[in-house]
Amino acid sequence: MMELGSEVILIATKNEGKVKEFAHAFAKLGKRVVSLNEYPDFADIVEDGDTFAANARIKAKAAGDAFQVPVLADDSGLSVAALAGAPGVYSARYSGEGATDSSNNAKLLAELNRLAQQAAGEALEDGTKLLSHAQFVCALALYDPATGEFVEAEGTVDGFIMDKPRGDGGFGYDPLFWLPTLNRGMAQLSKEEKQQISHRGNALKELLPKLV
Ligand SMILES: O=c1nc[nH]c2c1ncn2[C@H]1C[C@H](O)[C@@H](COP(=O)(O)OP(=O)(O)OP(=O)(O)O)O1
Ligand SMILES: [Mg+2]
Repeated sequence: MMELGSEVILIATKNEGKVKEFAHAFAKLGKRVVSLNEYPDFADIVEDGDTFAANARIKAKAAGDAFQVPVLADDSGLSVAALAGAPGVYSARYSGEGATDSSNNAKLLAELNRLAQQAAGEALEDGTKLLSHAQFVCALALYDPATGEFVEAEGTVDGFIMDKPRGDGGFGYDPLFWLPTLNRGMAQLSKEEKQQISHRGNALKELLPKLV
């Protein structure tokens, strides 16, 4: 058990999409989140772990040791079946140096199209094709520099990659991610709906009961 006494929780991320989702989740617990974007002088953390969990621990420890407060970190990504699990832990830098959400999405479609998966793809009602099964994964690590202790959790959500984007919510690969059980794309969900079913929401559901 780890205590989250403070009303402010530091999240070791520079991703504003994640910040918005954590702000929404923690507001329900009466807590405000602060991210590394509020500390521009804090150097970028090298994410060289082999797993999502390892990278989440690296980010939480780097910020926790520097700021001497408990820190939450999120390492997440997309694992595409037809690409043997890629981009996985490389999701953020999938399209190389200076990668953006849109260059990563373009690369994802190019890779899948290159595999000519669309020939076998199932079509949605408007002709949108489902190119591959995929899974979002989110590893969370909360680190307390006072004790050196980590509390960890992981969540996933299954879906399919569409050949065209749908919706303008969320961030990252959300516009290409189809949820067959909801019959909607991830970017078509509200923040609350995404939290109910997402990899990050599922990881938080596992993490929060471990805290006092
Ligand atoms: O809910 C999501 N919806 C869509 N895409 C997502 C999601 N969750 C992660 N992703 C993608 C974005 C990025 O390409 C990579 C995360 O990489 P990851 O290193 O964990 O985050 P990041 O570099 O954007 O920010 P930071 O390391 O500062 O937390 O997976
Ligand atoms: Mg990152």
